[in-house]
Amino acid sequence: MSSVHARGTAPLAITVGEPSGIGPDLILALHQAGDLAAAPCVVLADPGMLRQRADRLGLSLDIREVARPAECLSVDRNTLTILPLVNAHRDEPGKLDPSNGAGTIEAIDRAVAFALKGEVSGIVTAPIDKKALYDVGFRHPGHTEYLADLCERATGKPVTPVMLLAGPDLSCVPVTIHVPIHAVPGLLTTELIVETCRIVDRDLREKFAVEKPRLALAGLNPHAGERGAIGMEDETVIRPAIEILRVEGIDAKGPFPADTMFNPRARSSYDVAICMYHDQALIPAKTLAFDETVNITLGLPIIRTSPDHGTASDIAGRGIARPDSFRAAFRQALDMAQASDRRNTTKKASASA
Ligand SMILES: NC(=O)C1=CN([C@@H]2O[C@H](COP(=O)(O)OP(=O)(O)OC[C@H]3O[C@@H](n4cnc5c(N)ncnc54)[C@H](O)[C@@H]3O)[C@@H](O)[C@H]2O)C=CC1
Ligand SMILES: NCC(=O)COP(=O)(O)O
Repeated sequence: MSSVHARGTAPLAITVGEPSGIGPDLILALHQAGDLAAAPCVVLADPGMLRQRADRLGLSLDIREVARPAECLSVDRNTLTILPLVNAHRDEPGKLDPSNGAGTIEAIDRAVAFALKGEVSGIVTAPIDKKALYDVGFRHPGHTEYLADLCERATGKPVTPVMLLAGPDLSCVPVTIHVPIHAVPGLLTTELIVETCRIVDRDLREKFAVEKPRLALAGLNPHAGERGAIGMEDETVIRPAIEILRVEGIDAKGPFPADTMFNPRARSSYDVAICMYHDQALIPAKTLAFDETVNITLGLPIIRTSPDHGTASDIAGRGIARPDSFRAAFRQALDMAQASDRRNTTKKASASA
């Protein structure tokens, strides 16, 4: 095998995330294990911070700094390619520091700009600490919504981001995402459910080659409202959405009582569970496969994946964070990038035929 990567698919970008969390540990773990040698990739991070974290973890580290992602194609595949941030990061595991915020956001901004220009084929994001960023003026609930905003501003086209948690035995989508539970009923509209399901249906067909995606929609209330006796949203908001989707030819069913739709028999009847709020989706996803589930943002003009877990700052810098979900996120982004390349090649071939 050549020591450098073959030219072909553009490199993947990896953003460092919250530096006091396990993001740096996971990047180093994947590098050490040889996972990052599988494909060209560039890490947007402060190289000084990563060196200090490697020292702390007792890892030896061979780094090459580059100014553009494409330069990683001439770097030995066993060397970690870093695109240095302008804003420095401190290496203080477990300790939030407001001065780190600018670098964390810079990594995301630059990765998205590279992706929109085609300089990287996709983005794998290490987790951010949302509250730490809110405290330094970040106005977006999380990555998902911020990435949509960046893409919308750059392209001038509206973007509805959809969070898909994809695991080996369950894929699910929360329709409302990072909002307080008391706000969910007010935010849950027939239009939002329909738009979310249209994006899931389209992206599953186009990006994951699922011929006719089967969507199962959860109810909002206990027992899906017990025919209106325990809450009305299931009948007045969710059922009308299902009717619209079915008229459009989308295989949408429900609303199902959420307490019984995640058992193995029920799961075999659908491809994606459409859930009404964050924990309705993420509790079953993380309970069934915390180490394998990947967070994929659908509806964006770029590829973005992330592990299912957060910053885990309680274990940062100790060498005990499990890299499995981050590894799965990296492989997922690579699969998606390669599939996208194949689709583009086929399109070009049929256009010139
Ligand atoms: N994609 C992203 O940027 C995400 C960011 N977060 C953020 O992370 C922060 C912390 O969130 P929490 O709810 O505490 O969830 P968390 O996932 O960071 O931690 C929950 C528990 O799981 C453990 N854990 C998490 N990942 C692990 C791993 N790879 N190996 C071993 N143990 C692991 C932690 O040590 C902790 O005990 C919050 O600020 C949240 O907003 C949470 C989820 C995703
Ligand atoms: N709990 C999932 C999560 O917080 C992921 O958020 P995002 O930062 O990827 O939008």
